Amino acid sequence: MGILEIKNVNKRFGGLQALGDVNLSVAENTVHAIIGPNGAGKSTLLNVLVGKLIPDTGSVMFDGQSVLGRKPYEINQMGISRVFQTPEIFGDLTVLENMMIPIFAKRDGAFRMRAIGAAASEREVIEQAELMLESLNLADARHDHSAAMSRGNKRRLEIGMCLAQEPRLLLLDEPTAGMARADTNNTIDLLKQIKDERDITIAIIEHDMHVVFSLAERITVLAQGSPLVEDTPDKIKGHPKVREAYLGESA
Ligand SMILES: Nc1ncnc2c1ncn2[C@@H]1O[C@H](COP(=O)(O)OP(=O)(O)OP(=O)(O)O)[C@@H](O)[C@H]1O
Repeated sequence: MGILEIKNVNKRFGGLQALGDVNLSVAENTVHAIIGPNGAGKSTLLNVLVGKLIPDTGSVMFDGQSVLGRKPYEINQMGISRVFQTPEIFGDLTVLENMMIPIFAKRDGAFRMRAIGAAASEREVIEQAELMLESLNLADARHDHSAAMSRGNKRRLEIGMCLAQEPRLLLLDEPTAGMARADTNNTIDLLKQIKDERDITIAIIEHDMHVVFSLAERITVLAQGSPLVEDTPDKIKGHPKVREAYLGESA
């Protein structure tokens, strides 16, 4: 039984079947990649997992509890945290202030933008945020405006902001999209470090096969809304059905 169990999930948009009978089990403390050509249904599936979309049929269980019908913040409180394709940080705030937001939210059970102004007195929160920035190698940038950071560092900060919520399942939506190779490799190293340092399950949607094969222990290939194959990276690499789905090669 995986920490995440997706059973018979279907989702239609009008006449289009975006997800068709998706069955997927993600084992605890593994990195599971979901890959597939454009339009395969990857983002739709992720949106179902975080409560942004409700499937027409099927079930999604996280650690034995249904996520369906819950609001995104409730799913977040269950221990699922998502990193978006475009970094979701507050450009007007410093790196440290950004990092304090999820720590406040975790402590107070609410997102309180105004709390930032009173943050000087919140020694404990600042200390936690600084520790997190150190582990992310962002300590030197803590007083910089986050808008000025490189794309790689923005992503690093955003991943850290998710981790501050202490999720058990981290969902990554193309975490290296638009990055230069050096930033991509730094992000791979960061995710490996995170995986080594904590009990966490990672589900990643990614187009860059270098990232997928560097990180994933299991890979599910989605094509036209349904899982085509699920296997280890070695088996997936030369799989004729996968080549066919991506390249239109005949099997
Ligand atoms: N809100 C929506 N309304 C109508 N159709 C949608 C909606 N969201 C997605 N679709 C369609 O559902 C299908 C699956 O889209 P989805 O974005 O999940 O694919 P994807 O695998 O994430 O693709 P990509 O790799 O390009 O991001 C596509 O045909 C898309 O056009």
